[in-house]
Amino acid sequence: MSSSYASSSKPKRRNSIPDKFIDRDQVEDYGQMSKSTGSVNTSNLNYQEPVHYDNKGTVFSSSAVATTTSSGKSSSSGHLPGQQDFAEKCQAVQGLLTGTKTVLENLRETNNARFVIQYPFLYSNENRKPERTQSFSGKAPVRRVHKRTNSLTGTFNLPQISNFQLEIQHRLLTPEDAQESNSSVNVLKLDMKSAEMSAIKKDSIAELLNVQIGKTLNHLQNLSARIADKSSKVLVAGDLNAGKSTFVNALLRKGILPVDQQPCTTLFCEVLDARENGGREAVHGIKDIKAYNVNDPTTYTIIDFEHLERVVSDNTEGYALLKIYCQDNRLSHESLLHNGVVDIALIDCPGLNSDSLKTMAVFARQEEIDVIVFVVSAENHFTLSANQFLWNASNEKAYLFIVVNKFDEIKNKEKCRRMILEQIKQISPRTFEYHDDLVHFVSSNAINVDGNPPHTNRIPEVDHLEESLRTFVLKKRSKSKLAPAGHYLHNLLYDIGVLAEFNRELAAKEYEQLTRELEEGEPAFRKLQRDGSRVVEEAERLLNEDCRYHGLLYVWNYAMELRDSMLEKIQNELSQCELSAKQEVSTCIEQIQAMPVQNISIDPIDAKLDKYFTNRNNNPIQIHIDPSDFFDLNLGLDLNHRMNENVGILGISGGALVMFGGKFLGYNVMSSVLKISNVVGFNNMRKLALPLIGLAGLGFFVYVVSDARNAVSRNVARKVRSHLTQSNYAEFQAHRIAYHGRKATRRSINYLRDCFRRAIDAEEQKRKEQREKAKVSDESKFYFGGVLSKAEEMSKVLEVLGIDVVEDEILAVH
Ligand SMILES: Nc1nc2c(ncn2[C@@H]2O[C@H](COP(=O)(O)OP(=O)(O)OP(=O)(O)O)[C@@H](O)[C@H]2O)c(=O)[nH]1
Repeated sequence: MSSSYASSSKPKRRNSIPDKFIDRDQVEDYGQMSKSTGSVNTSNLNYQEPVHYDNKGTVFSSSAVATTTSSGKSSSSGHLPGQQDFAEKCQAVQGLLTGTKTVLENLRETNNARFVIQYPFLYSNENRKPERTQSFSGKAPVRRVHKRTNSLTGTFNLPQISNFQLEIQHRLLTPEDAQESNSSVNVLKLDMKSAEMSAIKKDSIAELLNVQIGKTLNHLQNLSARIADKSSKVLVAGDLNAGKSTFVNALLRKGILPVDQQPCTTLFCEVLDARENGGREAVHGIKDIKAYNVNDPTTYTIIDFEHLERVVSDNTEGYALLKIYCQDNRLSHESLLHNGVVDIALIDCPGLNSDSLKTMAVFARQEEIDVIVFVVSAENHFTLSANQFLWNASNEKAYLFIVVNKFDEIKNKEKCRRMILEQIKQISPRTFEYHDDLVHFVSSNAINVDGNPPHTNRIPEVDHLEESLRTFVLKKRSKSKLAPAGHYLHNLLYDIGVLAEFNRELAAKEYEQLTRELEEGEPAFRKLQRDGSRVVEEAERLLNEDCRYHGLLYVWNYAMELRDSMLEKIQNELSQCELSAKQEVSTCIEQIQAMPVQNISIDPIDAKLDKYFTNRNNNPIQIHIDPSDFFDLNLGLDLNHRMNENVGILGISGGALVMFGGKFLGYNVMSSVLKISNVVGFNNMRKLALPLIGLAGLGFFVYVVSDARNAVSRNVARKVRSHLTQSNYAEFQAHRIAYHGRKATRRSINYLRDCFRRAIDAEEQKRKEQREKAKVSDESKFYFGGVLSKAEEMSKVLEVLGIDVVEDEILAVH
């Protein structure tokens, strides 16, 4: 498997911007416009508009980018010298930081609520153990390195993953592999160690990404705060008595710091604009530098200006630092302390000696020290301490600003210049390379510190020094404040681009797959719906037409002998009827369950017919034998009565016929009733009439005694018949059996209907989820496309700003 992602290069610096990223005409345009306008329209770099989902794929307002590239012309290379340029870049970078934050926050939200963002780990899809793609095979893991080039027009290459072939479920590496190999993402790189190696699932990745985004947002906040901080510190260091304090006074055009022929500065003196102290000039003696707060008088001691010289030279109070707030009424283009862009603080250091060397080195390394100005006496050149300090400092700061002071004392100035430059070349080659701007030969005490010198008295060397120093501070500040943000943004935007591109591809694939599945599943779903209706209808038909059971009450021709045997026979007949009905119902249910149904599984259920057909007769017959049952004196009157009873039974059974209706019960119940009528009525009547006629002549007594057995039989039979008639026994039992038969069958049909309903509901739910997922995938596809565009555009702006350039480039331009 190959991947264009794998074959694409990691971000290159300033040498090859993919065309899809940068409109080269526009980049050129920036340059042309910068020459004409000389300014960056930072109002057009507003990236604070929220990112929104939009079904149509309009993911975020592109006005920022559009206006930036069309009307908001920036400086072409970002190398406009001066304060304006720096201020504009600060604003622009702040805009980019804010825009990137918005994108990240939105990504996190998307990750949580919409589309689980995945990481572009690369590996083979074919083997269980992930392997490198061809492009990576046999090579060490590719790490992104900030490769610097001379070109200012390049940006990074986003990997092209349009041909990505990985399946979603196979796209994650094990944490180990991911650690060592190809995660393309650096700033947003996940801490894979914290994830359970075997359980690295999509959700785990998503959680890790959230954590990483949180960290990144914090860092963006810090970078933003750092850029917002307008202060910058210039450390003025040098040998004892080299003229550092004189030089600082000269820059301020004020004789604030004490100057002496003897070494006099014993502590660090930081000179700041009085505006930082509410516009009041003051000296604050500080013992605990970290605790110092200009608004909290308990953190410092106010020192009178008249005592400043004593404190600076003696420092008996043991101050670590003096903060000297100084009013500078000059215009911003003349003043260093307040120059309109950066509030520069000048820190006058004690002269170097072996004791102070370490302290000085620590101080110089501080992050807020943007520039080191090293004052060296032209008379003494560089001492051993100076050499050592500069050596360390040049490692730290790369470039140094060197003031060769007391040049007025030198007779052979050229020779001195040559010798000192030679020394500088040894100590800091890069400073030497730009010595025109970084090394200045002046006489600080020639500058009038009692007020602004008249224009006629201006000293060209000092003017040049001040201009160079201001520019150097601003450039260095650009480097120290903006470059970290530039670096970070550059990498971060690359990462966002990678994630967006990768996930856009995934979303597109998921959308395609889900849409295809939905389309493919449509016919089967329709068939399932049709089957459901058809099978239930068929089952209903079976219930109504084919489920039958036989008649009732075959018992009367046996019930004539004795009550118990009659009742037993009746019960047996009833049981037979139930059994027969049960078998019919069972057959019917089997037919229902055996109906051919595709695509759904219907587990046969226990019809529980015993429950419906066994011992359900809760209306037992109870006949009591009385002494009068042995006598039957109404023989002659009995015939009509019996016939009436039979008719009554028929009528009752007719009620049952109407009640159950149709073919289902009508015939069988009626035939049962007729049988009952025949047995109990006409047959028994004939059977009993013959003995009665034969015995008539023997006399009433003989008749009564001899007829007792038959009378018992007749009376018991009459009682049984009467009971059955009065209790609607036949109708009740017919109704009961029919009711339970239908109930058992209905239960099977309901089960069948439930099976279909569940299957259809499940399928419907599945398809609904698929549709929703497809919708999210479709939106995500556009969303990530939008994120990618935005990352690209912001990278382009970042590139055009040119803040992420090395000092070589800064100084070369200058
Ligand atoms: N001729 C001449 N003398 C200078 C120049 N700059 C300073 N001085 C003198 O050099 C002496 C020392 O000057 P400072 O400014 O106190 O020197 P420093 O480096 O601050 O001294 P410490 O802080 O004590 O190390 C003073 O007498 C100044 O007048 C200059 O350009 N030319």
